[in-house]
Parts: sequence; structure tokens; C-alpha cells
Amino acid sequence: MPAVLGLSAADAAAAAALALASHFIFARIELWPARLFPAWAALYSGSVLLVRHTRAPLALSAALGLVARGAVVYVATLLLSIGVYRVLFHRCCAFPGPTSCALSKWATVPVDAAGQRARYVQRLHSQYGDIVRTGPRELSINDPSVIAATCGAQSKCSKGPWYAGATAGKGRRSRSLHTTTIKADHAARRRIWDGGFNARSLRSYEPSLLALSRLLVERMGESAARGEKVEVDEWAAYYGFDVMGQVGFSSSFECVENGKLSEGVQLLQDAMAAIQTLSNVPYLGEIARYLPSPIVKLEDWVAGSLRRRMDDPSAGPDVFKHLLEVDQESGWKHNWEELRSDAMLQVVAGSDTASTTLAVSFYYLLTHDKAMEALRKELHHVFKGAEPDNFDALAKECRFLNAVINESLRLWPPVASGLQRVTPAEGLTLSVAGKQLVVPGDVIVTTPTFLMQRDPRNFAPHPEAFRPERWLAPEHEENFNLKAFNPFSYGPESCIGRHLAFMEIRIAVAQVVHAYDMELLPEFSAEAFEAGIVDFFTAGRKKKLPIKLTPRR
Ligand code: HEM
Repeated sequence: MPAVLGLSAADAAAAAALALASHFIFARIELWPARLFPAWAALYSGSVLLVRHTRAPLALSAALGLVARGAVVYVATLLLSIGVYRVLFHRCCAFPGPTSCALSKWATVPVDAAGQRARYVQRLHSQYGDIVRTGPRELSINDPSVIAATCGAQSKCSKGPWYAGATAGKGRRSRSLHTTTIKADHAARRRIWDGGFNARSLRSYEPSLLALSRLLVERMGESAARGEKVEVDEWAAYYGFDVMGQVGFSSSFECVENGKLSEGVQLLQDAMAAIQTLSNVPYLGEIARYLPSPIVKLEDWVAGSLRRRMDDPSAGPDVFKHLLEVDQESGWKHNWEELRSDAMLQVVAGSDTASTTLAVSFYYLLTHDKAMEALRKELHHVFKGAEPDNFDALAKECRFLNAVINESLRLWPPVASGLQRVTPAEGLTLSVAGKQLVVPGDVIVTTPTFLMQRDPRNFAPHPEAFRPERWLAPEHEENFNLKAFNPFSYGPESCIGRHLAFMEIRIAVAQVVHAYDMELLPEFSAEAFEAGIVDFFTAGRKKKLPIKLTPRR
């Protein structure tokens, strides 16, 4: 056997054999967590040196050179072995998809970093069909019936590695409600959270929402009067963030008041890009925790808000008050670390999501004169020309307003990519397009929300077009499949804040539309605006919605 990298054939073979053994023993499924690297490096170096040193004593420099060259052979063999295994022998290798995705989740790191996952997966489905292998052990399945099977109350699937990646380095008692992967823990915590989102609590938030939506109208008007350019999507972001501060911890972040992003909003946006990119390769998240990153800064900033709230026990009503309660059934009480993670969750889950739907609703109203007209008529009819300030009337009597919001959620779901759910060890039998599909155990299954909600088999005619009327008379639609409408996910881990989101969006749209005539400035490009909606687990927006505001009489 020839020498490799200056190593004797025997040393090279030993390094390669060790690599194959470690792949066989530890890493047949996925690359191991980063924290095991040093341990394996030590194991490798130790065993090589021990074997060699017992044959003939080694000088330090010779020993280091031996280990370094051996490590190159070790890593190269390991990667080759993992690659060959994933492409040719893996339990998912029968499913179609790009080879790059079969080889590694690294293939989609640039896609995630650019916020393009939802569109990328959409392209893959158009190329490979309804089932695509999007990662070594990950399948994206474009069929609404899969949602209940993977996320429903009876499902034996569990949350995937994305959730561990999003809170890398955190143990069982320091994760958020969202990232905990143990079902019993989640159920106990969800009962505590429910207190903050039941009908009574939602009613108690109405005065705050009304006050904030009025402040939004006032400050937008003042900004226009000063001759400033009004970017309505920016104001939607300020509002979404302030609602979370107010309803979450009884302290507005004062973005609407000041007409600018607070430090936290910026951190949030940076952190979401980092979370989405890192969490799809979970061990990257672990490494990032030890580096200065926007995620760590955001956590510190949220912890500050939390501390201020804890120092003021008389504050409220807010969600936080409920998070301090004990779950009667299990005795679960949140500790400080969990409260901190849950506070961060509230800000992340509730701000960019709702504000994107608010901004998108404005976008469609501003680009569809007839829809704006219909909404004005409806508000005038329900509120008799007075200020729209009644939450029940907005929910129950304003059907067109609700149709606009639903249609915006359909076209631009703020959580656009599929959520990771892992099949149980025995596998999962699904029905896809009427045919039985057996997915092996320990495979991540996702359902592509963005694509499914625009699929003509689910919504037709014109699935890509904004047609709020499809929600008013679904029975007359060619296709209207409510099972495929999944912006808030499904089952026990679905969005707890959906009713709150609707409340805050309805009141803000109604207040602004009642107060102002609005038109887009000529510089606006719908194409660029849509292209600028990015997917960082929650949606972000890169392009603005500049408008001219005129107060209505
Ligand atoms: C249009 C607005 C919103 C959309 C589209 C949305 C969407 C979602 C989705 C898809 C999930 C499931 C995530 C997963 O399983 O990984 C989720 C979870 C969650 N959402 Fe929302 N959300 C919105 C607004 C809100 C608001 C206003 C809050 C208020 C705090 C909120 C709080 C949460 C929480 C706490 C979870 C985790 C639930 C759990 O794990 O049990 N969301 N949301």
C-alpha cells in the first residue's frame, strides 16, 4: 500500500479504519453534536499515538505531525463514508430529490441564509413531485392529509432537530414552550400558557390593543404631516412589536410612539436569520452559542424586559402573569430559565408573524382598489361611519375584513416552511395522493405550507392571485380545501396566539382604513415587495410599502 500524506500505509489504514468504525458506531444517522468532536479527536489521537509509541518512542513534533496527517485521512474517510452511505444505503435513499440534499443539510445553508427556503422547496416539488428528500433524513410531502398524521393529537411523531438547534446548548428545564421536545413537558406548560390566551384574558387585552391601534393612526398621521415618507410596513412592524411588549409583559417597546425600530426589533430580525440558518444544521447552533451572535444579544435584551416586569408584580393584565402560575395537573412551575426562553418566544412568535400579515393585508388592499372599496363599505355599514372600536363586531360582522386577512395568510403564511416532525421508530404509514406511503422510522417529515396554500388542487381558480371572495362563498369555488390552509399549524403544538393575532390585525387594519385614504407612491414595485418577503422561520420583509396618507373626513 503506498504512503498517504507522508503517513505509512499502516498508519493511513488505521486512521481510515477508525473513521469507518466511528461512522458505523456513532454517526450512521446524522453528524454528531459538536460537543463530541473534541472527545473523538482525543480518542483518535490517543489511540494512534498509543499504538505507534509502543512500537517506537516518538518525539513531540513527530507525534503532532502524525496526528495531524492522520486526522486529515480520518476526516476525509469519514465524510466519504457518510456520503456514500447517505446516497446509496440510507433508509431514505429511495425518495427523489437533489443529491446535494441527500448528502448534507449544509446544501441548504445558503438558501436559509438568504431566507429562501419556502421558495426553494416549492421549486424542488415542481421538479421532483409531491415527495422530495430535502435532507439526508428529511422529506417534504406536499399533501394536506399529512398534517394531521404528523402534528395531530394522536400522532406519534415528535418535534425534529430544528427545535434543538434553535435552543442549542439548553437543557430540558431551560427551553421554551416551543422548543421543548418532550410531549408531557409541553402539555403541562401549554396548560399554563392557555391561561394567557383564553376568552377572558383575550378580552382583558382589548383596551391595550385599541389604544395601540389609535396611537398607530395618530403617529402615522403626524409623520405624514411632517412631510416624511410613510412606510406602512415599517409601522406594521412597530405595532406588532409593541403589542407583544404590552400584552406580553405590560411594557410597550415604544416603537409606534417613537416611530422607529427599537434596538430589540433589529436584534430580532438579525436573530431570526441566524436561527433559521443555524438550526437546520443543529450542531452549528451549538457552536454559535459560544460566539458573540445576535441570538445571544436578543436573549439578553429580552431578559432585561422580563426583569423589569418581575419587579412590578402589580402590572397586567398580560400573558406573563399567567406564566408564573402552577399547572394544577402536573405541579409544573416555570423556573427563571424557562421564563426567559418563553419571554423570548413570545416576542419572536408574536411580532414578525402578525406584523407580516398586517403589512401584507395593507399591500393587497393598496394594490386592489375594489377590495379597499369593499372593506370601506363594510366598515361603514357595521360601524355606521363611526370609529371601528368593537372587537366582537370586527370578528363577527366584518366578513370581508376577515377574508382579506385569511387570503393574506394563505398567500404569505408568516411561517412558510414546513415544520419538522420526526416519525416514530416503527415508521409512519401515510396516504399521499390516495396512495399508501410507508415512511421509515426516525425520518423528519415536513409539509410545505407556502406551496400547499398555493397549490391549484387546494385553491382554484387562480391560486396565486389575491381573491378574498373565495373565503366568502367557498362552496362556489372550483377548489377550496381548508385542510390545506395551515398558517398556524395544527394540533396540540399549534399557534396559541392565533386569536390574539386576528384581534390585533383586525383592529389595526380597520382603524387605519377608517382614518386615512392611502395610495402607493410611484416608486413602489409589487414585484420587488413580494420578492423581498423572506423566510427566516418567521417571515421578514426587505422591501418597503411607501404610501401617501390623506386624512378622511
Ligand atoms: C399571523 C400571526 C401568527 C402566525 C401565522 C403564527 C404561526 C404559528 C405557527 C405556525 C406555530 C407553530 C410552530 C411550530 O410548531 O414550530 C406557532 C406557534 C406559536 N405561536 Fe404563533 N403565529 C402567529 C401569531 C402569534 C402571536 C400573536 C402569538 C402571541 C404570543 C403567538 C405565539 C405562539 C406560541 C407561544 C407558539 C408555540 C406554541 C407551542 O409550541 O405550543 N403566535 N405560531
